[in-house]
Amino acid sequence: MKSKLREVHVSEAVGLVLAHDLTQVLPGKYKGPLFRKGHVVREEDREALLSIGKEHLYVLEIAEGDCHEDEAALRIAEVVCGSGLNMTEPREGKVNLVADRDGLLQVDADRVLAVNRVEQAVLSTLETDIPVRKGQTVAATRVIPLLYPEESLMKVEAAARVDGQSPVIQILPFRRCKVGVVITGSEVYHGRIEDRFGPVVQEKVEHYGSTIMGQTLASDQKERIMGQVRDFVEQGADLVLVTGGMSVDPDDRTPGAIAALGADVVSYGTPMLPGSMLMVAYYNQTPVLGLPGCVIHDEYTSFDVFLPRILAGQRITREDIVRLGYGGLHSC
Ligand SMILES: Nc1nc2c(c(=O)[nH]1)N[C@H]1C(S)=C(S)[C@@H](COP(=O)(O)OP(=O)(O)OC[C@H]3O[C@@H](n4cnc5c(N)ncnc54)[C@H](O)[C@@H]3O)O[C@H]1N2
Ligand code: MOO
Repeated sequence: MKSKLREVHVSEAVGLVLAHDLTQVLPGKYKGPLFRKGHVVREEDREALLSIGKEHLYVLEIAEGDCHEDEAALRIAEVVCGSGLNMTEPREGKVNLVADRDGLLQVDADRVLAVNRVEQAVLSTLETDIPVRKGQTVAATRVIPLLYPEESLMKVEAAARVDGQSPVIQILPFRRCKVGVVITGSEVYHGRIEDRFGPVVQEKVEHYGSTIMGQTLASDQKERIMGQVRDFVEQGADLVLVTGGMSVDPDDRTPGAIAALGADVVSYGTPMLPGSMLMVAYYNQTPVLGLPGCVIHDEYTSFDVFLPRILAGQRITREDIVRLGYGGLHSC
């Protein structure tokens, strides 16, 4: 049997599926669907249908092997949905995935591509590794036709569900980290200018629910910078930020100091502007970031890319740095 539209009298419609939205207009009060496409007609719906002038209805007879658009959207949502997300009810054939916590969005881009390669399937997402807020819609699913072949849905499910891999979309919660801050620069140390870095990084760190455990001044002395980073790590810091002194002048000691600690330097430099002079390193497994001067000047730098990722527990790799270049020109 093929799926088809059939006209029936309301008295015979119980248990059948509405083929489209049925609109009610109450002047001055309401205009919108009284029953939605896909609604399964119940005995108690009869009076309401007659009250909007519907003695006959179009119902959909769905053949085996076809799937209504609402069900198809739900099945796609179910197969991609991981932790930290809720699914909405289908509306006009679309299901939204909504964050149920603040956190870092994780989307497997390759599997999003694979799902969308299946004919007339739609999986639309935000980009991976960005911070999202509770209540934010991060993805949506639908199919294009009203009736979607079961066979295509199975292809979607096979593309999305890969053994041993986490769900296509999930949200990693932010950890509550203790962050140590080492402020370099002789001009700040000697009180020639007021420190502007401390308040900027504090606001960013607290925005994600972490706290500043302490802040020290190191001037431009390599040994002092090294000692203060080491102290924070010994006191249990989850992250140490070293500000300024990241460029090419003789007084720029930060990269040399972090390297001299014996830290594993993932990268000195990133292909993102602003924030090209950032350093990412790990000292005894604790992330240590060297922050260039632009962090106090520009709203969004490479620091803003990596801070939420580190606070969500990701370890930053050389490949993560390299990937920043494509689409990474924000200002120059
Ligand atoms: N010849 C080159 N010049 C620059 C390069 C380069 O590659 N070659 N890179 C540029 C980029 S990109 C950036 S970003 C900055 C990086 O500067 P630094 O991280 O070395 O910053 P500083 O020299 O320490 O300071 C720059 C500026 O900011 C003021 N500053 C620093 N810390 C504080 C603080 N805690 N509170 C208030 N103000 C602070 C400092 O006094 C300087 O005015 O280099 C470019 N140049
Ligand atoms: O480290 Mo700089 O940010 O590219 O201005």
